[in-house]
Amino acid sequence: MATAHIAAEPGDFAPAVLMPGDPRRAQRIAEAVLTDARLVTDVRGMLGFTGTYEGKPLSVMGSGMGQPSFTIYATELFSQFGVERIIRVGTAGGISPEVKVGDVVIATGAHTDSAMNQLRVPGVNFSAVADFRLALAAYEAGVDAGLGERLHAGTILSRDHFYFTPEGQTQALAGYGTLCVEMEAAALYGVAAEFGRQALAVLTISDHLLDHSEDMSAAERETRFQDSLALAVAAALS
Ligand SMILES: O=P(O)(O)O[C@H]1O[C@H](CO)[C@@H](O)[C@H]1O
Ligand SMILES: O=c1cc[nH]c(=O)[nH]1
Repeated sequence: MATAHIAAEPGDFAPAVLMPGDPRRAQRIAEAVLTDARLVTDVRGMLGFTGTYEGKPLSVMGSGMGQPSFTIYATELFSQFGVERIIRVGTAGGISPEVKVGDVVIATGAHTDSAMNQLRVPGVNFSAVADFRLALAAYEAGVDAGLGERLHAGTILSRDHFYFTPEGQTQALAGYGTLCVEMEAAALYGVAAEFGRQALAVLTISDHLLDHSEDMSAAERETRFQDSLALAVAAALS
C-alpha cells in the first residue's frame, strides 16, 4: 500500500536499498548498476528504482537532504515495504587532514548536533552506529578494490546546518579523529536501530573544510561516486 511519501506496493522494493541524497544520483546509480530497473515511486520527484545486480534484487532511492527527510523515507521503507538494510551513498566534506577529496569513508559511527536521536531514549545520549557486518563487507570490498590510503573507516559528523559551523568545531572534531561531515547518517542509524534493521553510510569526500583547493564542482558531486558505490553494492548484497 502506498504511504504518504512512497507510491509503491508491497514487494516493489528489494530487501536492500541504496540511498543517495540526490534523486538524480539515484537514477544514475540505477542506470549504472541495475539490470531491468523499473521506477517504483516518484512522489515529490524522489525517484526510486528496483532491478537486479548479478541476479540479486536491489533497489535505489533518493533520500533528500537532512535528517528529517532521510528519517521519513527510511521509516516508511523499513515499516511498510519489508526493507532489511539501507546503505546511504553520499558525499561529505573532509574534516581529518588524513582524508582527501575523492577518498571513500565508511561511517562506523556518527556524531550529531541534531535533536532527532536525543529524543529517542529519555535521559540517554544515543549512539548512532553502523551495522558491523555491513561495515566489514564494505571495508573488505575497498581493500580488494585496492583503494589503499584512499579508504577510511571511522566516526563522522551528521550536522543539521550545511553553511553554519560554530567556531572551533571543525578543529575540535578533527582532534577527536572525526573523518568528515555530512547530513544524514546519524538519522539512518537511529531509524535502523528503532526497527532492528541494518544500516551503513559509504561516503565520497567532495570537498575539505580545512582546504578548499581541490573541492568538486556540483556536476562532479553528482557523478564521482563509483568507488563508494562499488563498496555500497558489496555491502548491500553481502
Ligand atoms: O550528496 P548527498 O548524499 O546529498 O549528501 C550530502 O550533500 C548534501 C549537501 O550538499 C547533504 O545531503 C549531505 O549529506
Ligand atoms: O554536508 C556536507 C556534504 C558535503 N560537503 C560538506 O561540506 N558538507
